Amino acid sequence: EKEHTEDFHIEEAVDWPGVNLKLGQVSGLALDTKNNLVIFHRGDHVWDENSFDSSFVYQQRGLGPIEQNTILVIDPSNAEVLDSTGKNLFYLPHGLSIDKDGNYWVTDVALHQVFKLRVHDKEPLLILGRSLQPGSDKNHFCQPTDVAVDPVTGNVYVSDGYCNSRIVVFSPNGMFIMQWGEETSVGKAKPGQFQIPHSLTLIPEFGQLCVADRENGRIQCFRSETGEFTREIKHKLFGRELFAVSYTRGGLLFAVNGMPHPGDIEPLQGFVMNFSTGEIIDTFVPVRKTFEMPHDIVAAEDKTVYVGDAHAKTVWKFTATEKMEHRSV
Ligand SMILES: O=C(N[C@@H](O)C(=O)O)c1ccccc1
Repeated sequence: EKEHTEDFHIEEAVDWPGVNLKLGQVSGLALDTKNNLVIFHRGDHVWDENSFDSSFVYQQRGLGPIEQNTILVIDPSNAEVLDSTGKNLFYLPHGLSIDKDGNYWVTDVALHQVFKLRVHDKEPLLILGRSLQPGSDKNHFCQPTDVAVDPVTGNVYVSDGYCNSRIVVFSPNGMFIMQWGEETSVGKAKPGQFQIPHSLTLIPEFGQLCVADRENGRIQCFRSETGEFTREIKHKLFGRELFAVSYTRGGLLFAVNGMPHPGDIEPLQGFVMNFSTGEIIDTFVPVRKTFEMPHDIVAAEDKTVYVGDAHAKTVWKFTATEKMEHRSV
């Protein structure tokens, strides 16, 4: 008899006008409680070789904070800007996530801080880290890259950062709970070692947290309650760098890799993986424009995927096309 196997392919939604939004360097993406796309971008600021000194102190304070609204709420169907906020607050936006109550959580690598914001509130609800002061104790981060809030415990997970190699956990009101992780030693990267923990995603159904271990070109997953290492997901197809990872209810893990070095064969692309097996189900690239530095990725339950690019200053939308594959058995 005929057996129907349903599979899907992720393709760019080429009719989505969001690819023409006028943006700065796009650093973070999230979906809000109404599945609107939220973009965190750098307006007229850029992160380049002159942005920090050798002690990771931000060098461009004189520019003042970004005057444009750095947080845009976008209609998922027609890419209309439904709301915008976040001006005069940030210097170098990086990570963005939205908790189950609709609060925005962001990191700024110049300020070395994590912020909890309600849209249009003047003052942040919570700030972690000391402004412009890099460090690695309980009160300091060093270029923190991402933040996520556990929907059950309310605990706050911070991936810290370009110049630290750890995950730090805080209570809902910002009390230090624990941290784990260490620098990658020379030779093969061991479990629990990082080289730029660059993006993180919670998998509440499995009580896990997965981290894009960027320069080790891999994803590492941990038990979110204890920090115990559970698994590494690494594929040759990733190449040298894995920039971002995002889990969506239903068991799919999405990721984007980094630019191939001269002579490398693994192209820049997006990946869809089965979370349980870690296997790659599909890969995807845009039709319009090309990936330059895909920096964050976020996916909805219906397999709508967005990728934000820090160099192309663009956000692409991708959707899944179901394909019925008929096989005789
Ligand atoms: O990786 C870098 N930046 C991106 O991740 C980003 O823009 O977030 C970077 C590294 C060295 C110098 C300048 C930029």
